[in-house]
Amino acid sequence: MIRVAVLGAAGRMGGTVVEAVRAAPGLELVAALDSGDDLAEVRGAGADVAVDFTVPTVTRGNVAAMVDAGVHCVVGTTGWDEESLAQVRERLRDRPEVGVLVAPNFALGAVLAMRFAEQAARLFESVEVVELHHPDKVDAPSGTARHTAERVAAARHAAGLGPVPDATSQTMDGARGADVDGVRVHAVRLRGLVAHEEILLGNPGEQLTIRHDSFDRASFMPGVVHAVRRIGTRPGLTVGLEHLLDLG
Ligand SMILES: NC(=O)C1=CN([C@@H]2O[C@H](COP(=O)(O)OP(=O)(O)OC[C@H]3O[C@@H](n4cnc5c(N)ncnc54)[C@H](O)[C@@H]3O)[C@@H](O)[C@H]2O)C=CC1
Ligand SMILES: O=C(O)C1=N[C@H](C(=O)O)C[C@H](O)C1
Repeated sequence: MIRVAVLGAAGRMGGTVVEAVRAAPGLELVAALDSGDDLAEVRGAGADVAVDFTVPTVTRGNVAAMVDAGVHCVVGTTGWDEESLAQVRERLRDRPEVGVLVAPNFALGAVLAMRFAEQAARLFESVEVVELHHPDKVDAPSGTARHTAERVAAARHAAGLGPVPDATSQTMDGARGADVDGVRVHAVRLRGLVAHEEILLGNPGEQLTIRHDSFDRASFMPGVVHAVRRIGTRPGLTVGLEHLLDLG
């Protein structure tokens, strides 16, 4: 039995994870924490794995505390960058047995969409990313869109491609969206949406659109449960659910 603690348990995702863990064979929910709760309860409850769906401003501290306590982490909260990931790697040096997964998106289709975009990127002159979410989301661009743009940019660089063509001068700040490693990322916030992403790739006479839709937070749960089951056998820091999916 894998004993699971959920951090952010009163939130949209945390509450969904609590129900998913309760329903998952071989998993036992031993702690459900939210703002103001003592992280020591995680270790006190004997948790093997902590699942963090909190907020960008606290997730780093949560992961640090879990690593120090020898608790594996499955982290969905966004706001991670190379510096904060490097801090986790450094902290894990004293806890080499602990596994930490930071995944911008646990929806299997989203993971595939990012992989497809990375594969297609070197074959197109232009690429831009549009992410679309519910208006209660606290951050923009989404972690998924940022991760997608970073991987697309890396693939373009590896293929020797130069900057995407763009002769536009912005007459208003933000008109061309955020610039993530030379890839433009646009964020839409709309009541009625959950989580959606489009990657637009363009060449003369054609456009390829790769789109993923999460219509319900249930879409993230198979990936979260899979990661909880696997993280105990994957010490160190892993970034991206794809590394636990044997995609080849
Ligand atoms: N990786 C993925 O597949 C997904 C990631 N996310 C990300 O997960 C995060 C949470 O998203 P939502 O659940 O929609 O947000 P939310 O705002 O509904 O939930 C966040 C919860 O964290 C709690 N919290 C704040 N500080 C805390 C602390 N110090 N300790 C414990 N709990 C604390 C809040 O009280 C709240 O209940 C966001 O960063 C979002 O971008 C969301 C969906 C999927
Ligand atoms: O806040 C959300 O809802 C989501 N956040 C994650 C992100 O920022 O990429 C994952 C998904 O898009 C839903």
